[in-house]
Amino acid sequence: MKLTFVKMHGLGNDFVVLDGIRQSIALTPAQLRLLADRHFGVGCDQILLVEEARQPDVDFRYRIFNADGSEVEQCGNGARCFVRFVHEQGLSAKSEIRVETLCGVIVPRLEDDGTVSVDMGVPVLAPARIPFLSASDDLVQTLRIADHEIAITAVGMGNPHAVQLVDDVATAAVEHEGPLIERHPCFPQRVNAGFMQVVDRQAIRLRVFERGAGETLACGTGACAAVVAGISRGLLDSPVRVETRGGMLNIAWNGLGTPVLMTGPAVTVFKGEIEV
Ligand SMILES: N[C@@H](CCC[C@H](N)C(=O)O)C(=O)O
Repeated sequence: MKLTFVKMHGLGNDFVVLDGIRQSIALTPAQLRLLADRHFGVGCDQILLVEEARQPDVDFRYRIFNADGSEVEQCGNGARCFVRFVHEQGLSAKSEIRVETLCGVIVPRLEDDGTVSVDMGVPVLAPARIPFLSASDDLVQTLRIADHEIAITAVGMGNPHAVQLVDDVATAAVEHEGPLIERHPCFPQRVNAGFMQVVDRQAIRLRVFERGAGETLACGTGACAAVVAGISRGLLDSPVRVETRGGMLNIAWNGLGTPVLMTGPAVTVFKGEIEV
């Protein structure tokens, strides 16, 4: 199957974006892995597939696949790239777009300064809904990984996150602990592992070992989850500047029961064709 694609990124979290409206696309996990492969394919952290809406009150459906071929519920950096993609491809001229994802409707908005803001929905802290297998609702919980214990806050942003505090993201054990947290038995759908350094009450540094993709240069839902964890634990005040290895995101959250607002860039890199 020959596919046209656009390569995009949000703070270095990179995507192969496919127009599933003007092309008929049905990809197997093996074809998705080939697209994501940095040696044999295009190379990306996630593949984004834009499709016709299935509900009357939304503009598009947007599907997200990790580099390992698994389909996932949500992607923050991808949501910003999605809205730029539909504009640049002439699929919509609206600046605010309602888009259906696996975990519900989100609303990305192209701002006048070229950034994109996204209402990422209301975060979830109840363990069962993340899902996180735990007998208690405590905000800070202990996980045993290999030979030691870590303290995490589990947050659902449509997708699951486990956020831990570290003294310094530069020396955090991301490569070692990331895969162990990702596949910890307490997270039956696996989990994205966040490592958060608090700089001050409105600034953090963050690295995320993503489920199905490994460490990425930035993770939008990871940034939202870290800010939700930090504010809930009384460590941060909204809005929070999140410094990732790929650049800065701005995250605002007014507390329990309210949606998280994420603002950041979305960049088109190149367009191409590939046979998969
Ligand atoms: N990079 C994304 C998150 C992509 C999905 C994630 N790896 C998962 O499996 O949940 C973001 O910017 O949010």
